[in-house]
Formats: sequence, C-alpha cells, structure tokens
Amino acid sequence: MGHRSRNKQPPPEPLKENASPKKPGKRKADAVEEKAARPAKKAKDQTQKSKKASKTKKKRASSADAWEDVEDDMGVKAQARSLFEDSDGEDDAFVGDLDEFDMDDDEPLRGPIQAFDFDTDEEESETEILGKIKKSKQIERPSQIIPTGSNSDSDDSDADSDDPITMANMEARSRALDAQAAAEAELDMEEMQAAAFDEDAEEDFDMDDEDEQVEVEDVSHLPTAEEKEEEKRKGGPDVHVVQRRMRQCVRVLGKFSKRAEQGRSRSEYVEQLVSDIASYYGYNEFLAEKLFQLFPVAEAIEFFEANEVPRPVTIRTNTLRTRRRDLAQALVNRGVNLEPIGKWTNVGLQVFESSVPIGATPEYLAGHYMLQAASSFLPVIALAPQPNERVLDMASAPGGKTTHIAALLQNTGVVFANDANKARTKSLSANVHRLGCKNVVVCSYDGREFPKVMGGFDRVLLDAPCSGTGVISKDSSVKVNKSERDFTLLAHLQKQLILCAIDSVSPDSKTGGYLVYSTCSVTVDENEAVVDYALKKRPNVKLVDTGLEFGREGYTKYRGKVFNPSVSLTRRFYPHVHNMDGFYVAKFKVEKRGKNSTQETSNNGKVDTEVTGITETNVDEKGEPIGFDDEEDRPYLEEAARRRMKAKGLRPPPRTSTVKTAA
Ligand SMILES: C[S@@+](CC[C@H](N)C(=O)[O-])C[C@H]1O[C@@H](n2cnc3c(N)ncnc32)[C@H](O)[C@@H]1O
Repeated sequence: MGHRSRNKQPPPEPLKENASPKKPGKRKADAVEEKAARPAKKAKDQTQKSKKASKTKKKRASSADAWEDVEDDMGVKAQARSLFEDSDGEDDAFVGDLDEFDMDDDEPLRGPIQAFDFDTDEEESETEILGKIKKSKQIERPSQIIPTGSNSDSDDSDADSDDPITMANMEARSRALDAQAAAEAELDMEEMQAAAFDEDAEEDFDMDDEDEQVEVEDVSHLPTAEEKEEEKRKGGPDVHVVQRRMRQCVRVLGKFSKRAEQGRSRSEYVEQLVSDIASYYGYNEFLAEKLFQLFPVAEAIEFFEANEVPRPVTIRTNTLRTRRRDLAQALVNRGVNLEPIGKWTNVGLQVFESSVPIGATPEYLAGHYMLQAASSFLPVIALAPQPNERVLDMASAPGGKTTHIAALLQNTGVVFANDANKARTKSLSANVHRLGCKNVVVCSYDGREFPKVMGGFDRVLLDAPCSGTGVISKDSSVKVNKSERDFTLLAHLQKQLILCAIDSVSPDSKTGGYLVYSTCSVTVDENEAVVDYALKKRPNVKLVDTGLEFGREGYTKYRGKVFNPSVSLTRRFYPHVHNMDGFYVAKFKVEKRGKNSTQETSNNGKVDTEVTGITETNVDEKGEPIGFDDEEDRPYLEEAARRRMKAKGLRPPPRTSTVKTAA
C-alpha cells in the first residue's frame, strides 16, 4: 500500500488535491488540516486566488465531515470485489448494504417529503422536470460529462453552516461542497501546471524557515544510486521528501534543458518519478510505469490522483419498469438527493446523498433501476440495438449491459447473455429477472466457442475480461496484482474473443451487422492493439464512429507501434478527464467476406477510401490462415485451463509448455 493510499493514517500534504472534481475524502480533509498546521510554504508567485484556495481548504476540512465516511466506506467495500471478473463494478444481484449513505449525524435526515408535480405534459423535457429536484448543471456547463457543481452559484457559507442537514438545505450544502472541491481542483491544476511550465519560476518555493530550506535542498537533486540504497535501507524515503521530489521531477521534465541537474538524463528523472509514484500511490513499479507512459507527465499525476477518489454513484433507470422522472420522484421521496447524469444519457441519475441504502430500496428490489457506473452505459449506447434484433452479449455477467440492451430492445427480439463463469450467471439471471427482461437467454460458454454455438447475430457486444486499470478507484488491488504476464495473457484472450465476436455477427443483417468491443482498462495492449489486430485478421470489418458525444480518440501510434488510422474512431474515457471510470469503446461494422469491398476509414473527419482485398477463404492479406496457430496458442490455452481448474478448487496438472512474455 502506498503512502497516499494508507487508510485512515494522517496523510501527508497531498501532491495535488482533488484532481477529480469531487467531494473531499477524509484523507484529503486531514491533509488540509495538517498543511495548515505546518509552516507555510508558498509558491513564489502566489496569487490572491491561491490564498483564497488555502482558506477554502481549511474551511472544507471542518465542513466536509458529514461526507467523509461515505467515501472511505465505499472504498473499503468496493475493494472486496473481484476485479478481474467484475471489473466495472455493476450490481451483482442484490446489493443490500450500501448503508454508507447513511448520514453520520446523530440527527436523522429530516424534512418534509418533497412532492413534485410530475403529471405535466409528456412532452415536457425530463431535464426540466428533474431540474425541480436539482437544477441540472449540464445545461449550464455542457462540457462536463458528470456534473461536479463547480459552476454552482451557492454561497460557500452553505457548506460551513452548523445548521442540521435537512431536506431543505441539503441541496445547497451539497452544491457548495462540490463547488469548493471543484474550485480547489482547478487551483491545484493551475499550481501543478505553473510548477511544471512556468519559465520564469527559478525556485519552486519561498523558504519560510530554515528547516524547510534544508528539506527542499535535500530533494532538489536526483538521488544517486548510493543515496537510493541508503534510502531503502532506512525503510524508504520520508513521504514529504517523495512528494517534493515528485513535484521537482514534474517541473524538471516540463523544461528539461533548463532545469535538469547537469549530467543527469531525462530517463533518470522519469525513472525516479515513476519509482516515487509507485511508492506514493502504492503501485507495483511495472504498472506505475505502464500507466505513466499513457500521458504527458503532469497529466499522469492527475490520472494517479483521480484513482484515489471514488467516482460518482450512478444508477440507470430501467425503462422496462418505469420512467426516469417517476424513479427520481420516488427516490427523492425516500430522501435521496440526485440529478440527471448529463445530456448524453436519458436514463442515468447521479446520486449525491441518500438517507436510505440505495441498493435496497423498494424501487431497487422492484427492478426500477440498476446500480451502474456511468462508463458502462457507453458501450450499449454505441451498440444501439434496434427492436426485434438478435443480440449476443458475449461476456455479460452480472448483466448491467445485458439488461440495458434488453430495455433498448423494449423486450422484443432476443439477447443471448453469455458468460464463461457459470457461478456469475446466477447474479446475471437474478438481475435479468429483477429488471423484468423477458427477451434474455442466459448461457455459459467460453466466448471462444462462438460462433460454433450460435452465430448470425445482428449485433454483438464484447465487454471483454480485462485488467481493470480503468477502475482502480473501485479496486485498488489492481495496483499490485497485475504483472506483465497478466497483460500478455489478457491481450491474447481478448484477441481470440474479438475474432469469435466478429465471426458471430451476421454481415447480412438488415438492421445491424455491428460489433462493439469495450474494456474497463486504459492500457493500449488491451484496447487499440486488440482492435488493430482484429482489423488485420478480419479484412471484412471496419471501424465506424461510436456515436458517443465525448471521449478521447484512440491512439493510432503508441511507443513505436503504428495502428490503422481508423483506430482514431475508437474512444477512450478517463477518470481525471471525464469523472468516470477509465473505459474504452470501439465499434465495428461487419461486412460480407469474399468480395472486394470499399472500406471507409474516417480519420478526424477525413474519409479515406481503400480497397481491402478480401479473399474467398479464411486467409489474411498475406494469404496466411486467419485464426490462431494452435501450437502458438497451446501454452495460453493450457494456462487458461489451469486457471479455471484453480478457480474451481482443483489442482491443475503440471505445465507442459510456458507462456512467453514480451522482453
Ligand atoms: C467486464 S466483465 C463483464 C461485465 C458485464 N458485461 C456487465 O456489464 O455486467 C467480463 C466478464 O467476462 C467473463 N469472461 C472471462 N473469460 C471469458 C470467456 N473466455 N468467455 C466469455 N466470458 C468470459 C467474466 O466471467 C466476466 O463476467
């Protein structure tokens, strides 16, 4: 466990608080208090604004208590989940213990039950109606994907008020806290950028006392190999030293030629920074480096910081049972403080606070909603199933996306909800029943057996098993339990699954012919590399626009690898950018094999046309057989079989072959 993640211990001054604009957690509030107690250390060119920020931080420390346990408890409970299997954290059947929403106050939540007139014209905008409950910030600030309240006009004093929390003042207090957190996140961001990029700043800090000066001088140069050894011998560096060294490295890497120590290379700074990130946030060095490489230096820190903050609690209205406005009304009447997630979804609600366990309300039990991360709406929106279609959800347990698909099909057509893990199909079936899905067939095959089991689907969703590097805030065990070998095995499985998923789509479908591939991981090996592999192995598919309104473009080049330019049509989602779990979505159109066809690869709005050269048989563009080389695959398949046996409590036979990992 890293310095930053150590539970409930008095934390160090955070490197950068609240990268993700959310309510502060206990550790952060404590950190603010500690900061206030320590001798002031100011940025040289500190503005009025940042003075105000430190004031706000102190205020927040005293006012945020009512929220803190919510976050900490959620973190602990979420950690109990098995990530590999249920990596996007959706409800696993009955989730009856979300009682962390209970207020800490001795005073129970009181106040008149709110009644809203929902009997207005059907055509009245739902956002407008929900705005009566909580004014939608999406309207005011459409660039935000999940609202944070940063644009709230509430007075800060609302958050500090000593008055008891009531239904009447809860909204204002909630907004004020959100606004504080967002304002601080912005300021932190500015400070970080200033530290990294301010050309004029020769020194990071003014020294307010001599002790500080000594400490800062100590970390202003990179430790030599001997010093590192010494540091290790003493049980690792002091957390404050690590923090300042990280800041220092970020700053140097921002303008290397000017700021680096003489004789030290860029890679030495990167190495030191990665090693400090690993120890500060509690990652193994391999994963810290893998994730660090995805972003520019300062942004990488934002990503790691965002992984320390829980994402918003969100629910998806089950339109087979109710309408969002009715659900919102019912939950508000039970003391739930919520608002629509954003314009991009008409079924999502963000829960800010609740006086009842949100996983055990009568509405939940009656299947009116699914507890579901906002990011998991995305692949289904991209899939866009049409009524009466035949859809395959190849890796579907516990069914968040299956039940969403069933709802979009309006209980027509059929969804085959498959999952290789039979035990997990129980929670899948439970959710299917609870949500009243009548068009779902649950089955349990290894996805690689499709399309032999059944093919000819109008649409296929492959929400692939993955490393879960997008959901570290939910399951911090990922920080230490993923090795290079895991990524090699996962990418191999994903490549096998994606070919089977493509082959299960009917190119003759009148209404569809689409595959959506998604993961809750942010690594390139599990995303763009898999998609690019599929494009190479199956020339009869092309990538198309996902139809999602936001998300960063997929990489077309990454660390020496060059992918098909159309991979830019795929979309990446990040906790520090979109305030949702890290996610990846790609959408393919499957065309007929055996005919030369024109492939449109739209790249940044430009449309390239190329002849794909599809052949009659199952061969790739070099005339080599498509599919897997049995010999090459044997160790991987053997490894998978061993894992399955272990999972069932059986002892696997000795290995006859070994899986090669990349050098
Ligand atoms: C990311 S989770 C799926 C989450 C699900 N789509 C949802 O929205 O609730 C990945 C799933 O893949 C399943 N899985 C792993 N290997 C598989 C395989 N070879 N074939 C089919 N499913 C597999 C796991 O059991 C796990 O439930």
